Amino acid sequence: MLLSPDALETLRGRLVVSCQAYPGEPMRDPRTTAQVAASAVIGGAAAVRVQGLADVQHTRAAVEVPVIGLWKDGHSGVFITPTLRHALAVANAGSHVVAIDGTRRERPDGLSLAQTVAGIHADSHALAMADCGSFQDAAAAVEAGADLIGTTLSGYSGERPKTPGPDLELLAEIAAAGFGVPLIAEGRIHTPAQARQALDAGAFAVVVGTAITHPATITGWFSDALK
Ligand SMILES: CC(=O)N[C@H](C=O)[C@@H](O)[C@H](O)[C@H](O)COP(=O)(O)O
Repeated sequence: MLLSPDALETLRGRLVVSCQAYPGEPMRDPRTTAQVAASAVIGGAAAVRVQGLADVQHTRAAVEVPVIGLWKDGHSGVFITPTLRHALAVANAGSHVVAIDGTRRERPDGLSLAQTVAGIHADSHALAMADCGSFQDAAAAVEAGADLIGTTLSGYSGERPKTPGPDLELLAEIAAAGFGVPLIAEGRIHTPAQARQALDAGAFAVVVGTAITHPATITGWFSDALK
């Protein structure tokens, strides 16, 4: 195992930075992703999250911290590392943790979440992070054997409203259930104060993406404020 469950302790109470550029964007280059990730580590990121096989490979070579990898295939439905094939490719690219769709929706390969997690554990050295969209997803993901659960898909899977900021209500609800699996706050955390609130709501660690690593969006926030 590249990262033992005990080594996950290094992430407790810490910031994880998601470094992603989207298809067609100027920064959509694995070398750029790796440079952004290395910059985030200088700023205090305890781990990084990157999308795409080449991005995982380049980032692994550029940082010493754990890499959470994923492979987005498509834009709707189950698109975050949707199948076991995608997951094993992400693991083999060097990810310490593979982030997969952790919802209760049907997966394109027909496997259950439990079968997908078991497949990751059987055929790779990676841990599995389930990107969930609701409390029910989180409970099912724990049951399925996920090593970490995230609120990544809250507001995107149809079960929860898309709150302007983080879904603190969902975080608190999952934290209160005491599932015994690290709970990662992810999604629409746009300020340091919100990151703090996410930890206070019971998150084990906090993932911030857009607000740190997506200049086009950040620029839009400032530009809009001047209109
Ligand atoms: C829903 C979805 O596709 N989420 C993706 C998952 O990897 C990314 O696009 C997000 O940037 C990431 O989750 C971090 O969230 P935020 O960028 O809001 O801090």
